[in-house]
Amino acid sequence: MTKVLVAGFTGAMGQQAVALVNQTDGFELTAVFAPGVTSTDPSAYGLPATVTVFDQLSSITTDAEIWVDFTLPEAVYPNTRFAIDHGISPVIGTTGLTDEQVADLQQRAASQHLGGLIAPNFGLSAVLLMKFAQEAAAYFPDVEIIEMHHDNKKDAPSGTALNTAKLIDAVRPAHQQGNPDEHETLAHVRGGDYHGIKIHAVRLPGYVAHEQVLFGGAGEALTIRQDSFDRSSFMKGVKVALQKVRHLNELVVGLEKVL
Ligand SMILES: NC(=O)C1=CN([C@@H]2O[C@H](COP(=O)(O)OP(=O)(O)OC[C@H]3O[C@@H](n4cnc5c(N)ncnc54)[C@H](OP(=O)(O)O)[C@@H]3O)[C@@H](O)[C@H]2O)C=CC1
Ligand SMILES: O=C(O)C1=N[C@H](C(=O)O)C[C@H](O)C1
Repeated sequence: MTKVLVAGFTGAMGQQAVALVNQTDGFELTAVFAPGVTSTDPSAYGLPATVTVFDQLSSITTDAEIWVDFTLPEAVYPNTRFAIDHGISPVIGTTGLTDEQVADLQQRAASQHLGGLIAPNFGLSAVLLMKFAQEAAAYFPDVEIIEMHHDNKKDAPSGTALNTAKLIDAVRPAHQQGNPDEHETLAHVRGGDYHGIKIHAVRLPGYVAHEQVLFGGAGEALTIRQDSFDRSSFMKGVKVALQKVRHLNELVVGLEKVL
């Protein structure tokens, strides 16, 4: 049995991750972590007595071999660092790690000879969207991204949209996009800017997680879209990550690295 700790277990994704671990042969939930819990009695959350509930990072002592993280952008770096420093393989779904933080965590994992995975999106449709968008950007360098999420989402832009922009930026030819004399008569109306790629974030009730990448060319346009209608869409990817992460020997970014 591979023992798993779920950080952020009371959240929308954490609850799904707990259910997944409980349903997956060969894996056992050994601990959970969320700072806002009012009780550390596992039965209060419908968990068996064998599961230890933690409400502080510094108090965690565990035999977990895998750390699944669906928490908050401000918590994910200290959490992942804690996991790596304790020899626990991280499976990180939380968004918001900076490039510098990822590099630092990769170095720490390497010095521990530990594998791990950071996935901006565990949904297959989103992974494919990012791949196709990068392919298209070589031919259509004029591009904007629209991401649409539920209105409880705390971070913007989404990790997926930012990662899409980075992938596009890595391949698209350098050029001037849009009118150089453009000016906003309503602040921020043109969206966020990642190296000249505009990102627009929509937050509405009823939505879960959706992204469109719009390419424009002379007399034509290409739109690539993915929709996660339900958080179950992420669980197939998390399951693959659980099954593969202990076989990795470095901290990798992107679900496609283990598919
Ligand atoms: N990679 C992917 O495929 C996906 C990634 N995500 C990402 O996962 C993250 C969580 O999303 P979601 O579940 O919707 O968020 P929620 O707000 O529903 O849950 C957040 C969880 O994090 C916990 N938490 C808050 N602060 C800390 C902390 N300092 N240390 C540890 N845990 C903490 C909360 O506990 P408490 O209530 O006690 O504060 C809660 O359990 C986001 O970054 C989101 O973007 C979401 C969907 C898919
Ligand atoms: O907060 C969410 O819900 C999601 N977060 C991830 C992101 O920021 O990209 C993945 C997915 O979009 C759902």
